[in-house]
This record gives sequence, C-alpha cells and structure tokens, in this order.
Amino acid sequence: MADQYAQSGEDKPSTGIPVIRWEEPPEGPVVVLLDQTRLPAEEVELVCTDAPALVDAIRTLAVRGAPLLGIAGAYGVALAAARGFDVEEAAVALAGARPTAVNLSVGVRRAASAHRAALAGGAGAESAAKAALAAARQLHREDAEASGRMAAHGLALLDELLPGGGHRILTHCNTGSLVSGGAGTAFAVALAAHRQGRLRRLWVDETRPLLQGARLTAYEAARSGMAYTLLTDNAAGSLFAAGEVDAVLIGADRIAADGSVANKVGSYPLAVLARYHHVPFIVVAPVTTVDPDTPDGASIEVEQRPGYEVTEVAAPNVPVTGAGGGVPVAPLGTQAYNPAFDVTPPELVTAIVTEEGAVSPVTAEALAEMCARSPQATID
Ligand SMILES: CSC[C@@H](O)[C@@H](O)C(=O)COP(=O)(O)O
Repeated sequence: MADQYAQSGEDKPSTGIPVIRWEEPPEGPVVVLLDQTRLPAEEVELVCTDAPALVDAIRTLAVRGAPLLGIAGAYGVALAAARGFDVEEAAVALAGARPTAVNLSVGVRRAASAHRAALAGGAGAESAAKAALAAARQLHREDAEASGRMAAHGLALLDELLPGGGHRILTHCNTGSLVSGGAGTAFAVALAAHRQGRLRRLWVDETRPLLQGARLTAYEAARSGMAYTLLTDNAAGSLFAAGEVDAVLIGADRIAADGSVANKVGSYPLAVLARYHHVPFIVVAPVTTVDPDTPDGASIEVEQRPGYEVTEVAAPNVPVTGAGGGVPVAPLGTQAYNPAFDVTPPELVTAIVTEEGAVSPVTAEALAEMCARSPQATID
C-alpha cells in the first residue's frame, strides 16, 4: 500500500486502515479514502478517480478535519494532473469545497504551485504531474511529523500547567489519526498522556449535529485503549461544575493572525465555561492552520451547513451521509441554524500549541514569531 502512514515511522494511526493513500492500479491513479461517514459501524474505503469525486468526498465529510483536508486537496491536484484534467480548474474546485479550514487551500496551493513551477521549468505533462504528487507526499509526511512534535509540546505544557498529573481532558469533535498523516493534533496530546500513564480520563463531547466525537473520537479512543467517557455537548457545563475537567484540548480549522480560533461549533461555549471555572483551554494545530492573511476572528468565513443535519438524525447503522435521508426529529419544514464552526477570541485561549512550540498568553506577535520559526512559513 503506497503512502501507508506517510512512511512516518512514528505513531501509527489508531484506525485499522490508512485514512488516505495514493494508488496506481493499471486503470489509472486513484486517491483512496477511509470513508469517515461510515464509521464506526464499518471501515469502508472510497476510491476517487478524479478531482470532482474528491470534492464530493470533502463536502459530505467522507474526508474531513483540517490537516487531512490539506493532504486530500494536494492529492486531488496530483490526481487531476496525473489523469490529464485541467489542473488549475481542479485546484479552484478543491480549494472551494469547504471554506473554513485554511489547510485545504494551503494543500491545494502547494501541489498546484509545484505543478506550475515544473511546467514553467520546461517539464512535460507527465513530469509536472509527478512534481504535484511529490508535493502532496511531502505535505503528508510533514503533517505526520508535525503530529509527533505537537504531542510532545502539548504534553510538556499540560505537565507544566497541571503538575499533579492524572489529567482529565475534555475534547470536542475529532482531532486524531483520522484527520492527519500521524496521530493528529489535540487527540495526539491526549494519546501521548495516555501512553505515559498520565491520562486519567478523556471526556469526549458527542459533537452535534454530525457526531464526530461520538462516532470518530470514541472510535479512536477505544482502539487506543484510553479511558474515555462520552457526553452530550450540553452536559459539559455540569461536568465543569463538578470539578471533573482539568483541561480542554481542541484542534482548529483556522487561526487568525490575532489568535482567534475557528473550530467545530461548540468550541466557543467550552472556552467560556473553561474561563469561568479556571480551567486551561488549549488549542493544538499545525503551523499550516495559522493564517496570517486572516487578520481576526470576524474575517473568518464560517461554513453554514444544510438544516437537515439538525432536523434529522441518522438512524442506527445508517451512515451519516450529510445528504439527508435520516430520521426527522423536528416538524417538517422546521428551519435550522447550522454553522459548522464557531470562533473563540484569543483572550479565552490559554495557549496555542503547534509543532514549533506553545504561545501563552496568545498575542499576534507571539503567534507570528512562533510561526516564523517553521519552514512551512516560507513554502508557497
Ligand atoms: C485537527 S482537526 C481540527 C478541526 O479540523 C476539527 O476540530 C474540526 O472542527 C473538524 O470539523 P469537520 O467539520 O469534521 O471537518
């Protein structure tokens, strides 16, 4: 299997099969995804033979989570090039498939720039396609490597903030090996604590409406042998009030230059709760999630998703497809407010951890200085 675990040699994903891989069967190259809409009931792969199929997989959340969206976007460009489609057109469609996670456009841009540069240097179509694929593979490897470093920095920070050990960590959405070339972002920190015997409990928010916590994080925690407990999102307040949360660890889809954090809807209320209860609220994300071109939280485009994701629930063992067809839980015709993300202002964020270290308190200057240390900062 090509690209399995991005040859990282580091943390193997807690999933049974790779979340994304490039294959070259005789019929032509394909991008193979672990279909996340089918988890945890089934581990089923989705084979994408062209960029539009990948765009569809991104929109329906078969492939999801900021870092993985970047990797998928880069492979999508490589696929368009290798199959002889219009690469620039594919790049626009892929980058526009979901608006909030900046990693998607970063990944698309990396592969498209490599393709363009190869053509400009006199390469033929085949060599230019190879250049795009090499860029995608490189991004995949870098992401796997970044996971390991984020886990180390995040665990060091946790130990500093909570010297007693025995961490009880609350997390939201899914930030593990399902969203990454490696072990993930926030989940990778919890996993590192678990492996060192320092995780007492992982509290897993179910993450309405698409249940990334219940379906995906619980799946990963179970496979990793972690002590975890699932809760409804609206039970978090009582958990804080009972003194059961030592820290909140979440990922991010886009971090603005001022340190505002866009993440799965429901993150902001956790930040407010954490502040009221004097609990650290820690954001873990690769440098590629920090977007210097987005000045502040108000400038982040928050994806609005269809109302049926709220007015219907998936029936047991019926995959959450994001395409309707679930069991209605509200009167027909009910309108729903369904933003996919919310934005937490920097003053509510205790620390932002990347592969380059941690900033706390979060200021625009400290964030920019940390990101400038990364080789990623200079890659177009
Ligand atoms: C490292 S993953 C960080 C975020 O991408 C994650 O928390 C999240 O919000 C994912 O949302 P999703 O809509 O499932 O793609």
